[in-house]
Amino acid sequence: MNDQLIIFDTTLRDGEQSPGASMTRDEKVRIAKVLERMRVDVIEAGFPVASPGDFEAVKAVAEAVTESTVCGLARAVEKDIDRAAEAIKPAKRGRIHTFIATSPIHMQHKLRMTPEQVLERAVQMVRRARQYTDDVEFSAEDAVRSDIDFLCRVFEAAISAGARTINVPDTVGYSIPQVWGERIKTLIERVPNSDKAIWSTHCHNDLGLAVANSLAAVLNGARQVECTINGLGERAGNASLEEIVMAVRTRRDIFSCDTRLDTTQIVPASRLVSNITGFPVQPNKAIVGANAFAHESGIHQDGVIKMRETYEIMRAEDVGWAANRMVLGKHSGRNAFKTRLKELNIEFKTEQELNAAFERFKDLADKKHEIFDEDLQALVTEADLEQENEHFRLVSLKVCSQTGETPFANVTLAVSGTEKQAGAPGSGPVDAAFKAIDSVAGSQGQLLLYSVNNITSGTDSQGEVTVRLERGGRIVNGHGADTDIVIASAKAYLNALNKLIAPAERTHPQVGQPI
Ligand SMILES: CC(=O)SCCNC(=O)CCNC(=O)[C@H](O)C(C)(C)COP(=O)(O)OP(=O)(O)OC[C@H]1O[C@@H](n2cnc3c(N)ncnc32)[C@H](O)[C@@H]1OP(=O)(O)O
Ligand SMILES: CC(C)C(=O)C(=O)O
Ligand SMILES: [Mg+2]
Repeated sequence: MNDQLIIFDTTLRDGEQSPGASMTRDEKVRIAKVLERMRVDVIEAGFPVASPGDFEAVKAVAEAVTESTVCGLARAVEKDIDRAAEAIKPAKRGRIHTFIATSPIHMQHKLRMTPEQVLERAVQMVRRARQYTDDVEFSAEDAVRSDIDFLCRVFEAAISAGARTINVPDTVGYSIPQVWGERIKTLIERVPNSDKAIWSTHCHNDLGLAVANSLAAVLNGARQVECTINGLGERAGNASLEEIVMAVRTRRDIFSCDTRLDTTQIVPASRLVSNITGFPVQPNKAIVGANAFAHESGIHQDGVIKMRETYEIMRAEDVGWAANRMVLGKHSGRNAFKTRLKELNIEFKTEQELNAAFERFKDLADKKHEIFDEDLQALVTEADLEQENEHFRLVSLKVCSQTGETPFANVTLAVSGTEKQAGAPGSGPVDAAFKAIDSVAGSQGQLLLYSVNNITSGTDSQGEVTVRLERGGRIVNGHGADTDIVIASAKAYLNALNKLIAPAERTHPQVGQPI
């Protein structure tokens, strides 16, 4: 039987370190539930000492998830370990992940510690973490630029102190596959008690090699891979979960291990992370990009019609793309709607929520011929957004835009239930709509990002808009979808404004302040 490859997902921690990708507690719980359904082994839910908001988020994930291990990150610092322990306490299976840098440049210039001090601190903090849980992971940050002899000493000491997982990170994405594989092999061979721990790898994508390096590590004995949905993460991102999992599964002839994952959850997870963070998935992204299983050229189409395997090494439905993607329209009934949602693993808590979603589906089907899975996902995200504390709600929007004329928008908003109206000109229809909203809401938020993506192809597609606003150091993302992109933009803007005025539960991981 093949070894198990443990999948450690860090979308909610390292993924969140991606500038602009910070998530609220509830968003983290929603993603964690999908990861759990996917049978991800370990979910790193955050960095509890970073802020009260992140502490609460890790705790909420620990309460909500029962099947996966829930992990909190901690520096090799007592208060970090204690805080992480407190946050993961409700978890059925909880892990503390503590780390300290071992490279000369990090030890000398960042930590201002000698190698002996670093080694001693690592041991002390692994021991401290073990007082709270048997499941302790230790990482040597910047292992890629660390001296191999020193690294061996630190890892041996960490295992003796009780670390069950030893993680070897390429923190700065500097390695290349052959070298990274060799490094893992050398460490496993040279660390005397290496058989007492699971060896793990954590690769960044600065040279676009995070997945290749992770796979090289697996081929050389690593049995845990740290990765994120859509490759989200610090700078150029982390190794992408979907690519690693599908590479190992598709090339069983090469890898002597496999994961426990239900890969059909991959596409729903990818869409959810993209929706929540506002980071679109590029169409040609492996596995989860819109074109990943699309064939345009005649010779390929001919081959696929004759025998799918001529041009497809994986089945689209195995990663969560629907086999038949064009089923619903305005003549579809509640049963078909419900069945398709079930296939997409979208659940409603109450019959009332389902009915509301069905109504929105019918409204959309009136505007758009075919309703694709992506439309359904957006529809459900919209419902979630509506459930969030809505101080401002869009009642109506009228925009006049004509060649040679200045666009003008009239908006009616319900502000805590009371309707208010305003009109404003703008440089374009979206600008006019935002200005009209501003004159009712008086937002004073600064627009950091505005992006529109079509959810599916065709001019009748829904536009999905992400708006990022900043006010007083607080950054929020708003989302909206509609077949009319000006209305989608207004919805996204209002969603961001509602979040700006909500209590500060969102955290900025890099400054550790509630924002
Ligand atoms: C490679 C990675 O991804 S590491 C994780 C990166 N993620 C984050 O940093 C997000 C969360 N971070 C935060 O919220 C904050 O940085 C906090 C709460 C952890 C610390 O905040 P502050 O106390 O204000 O410290 P600040 O961020 O300015 O500097 C980091 C301090 O931690 C020290 N430090 C960094 N890593 C470690 C470590 N692994 N173990 C022990 N100390 C460490 C630094 O040397 C520095 O110490 P100094 O203040 O004595 O010089
Ligand atoms: C905390 C560690 C594992 C990390 O994220 C890195 O080194 O990149
Ligand atoms: Mg990292």
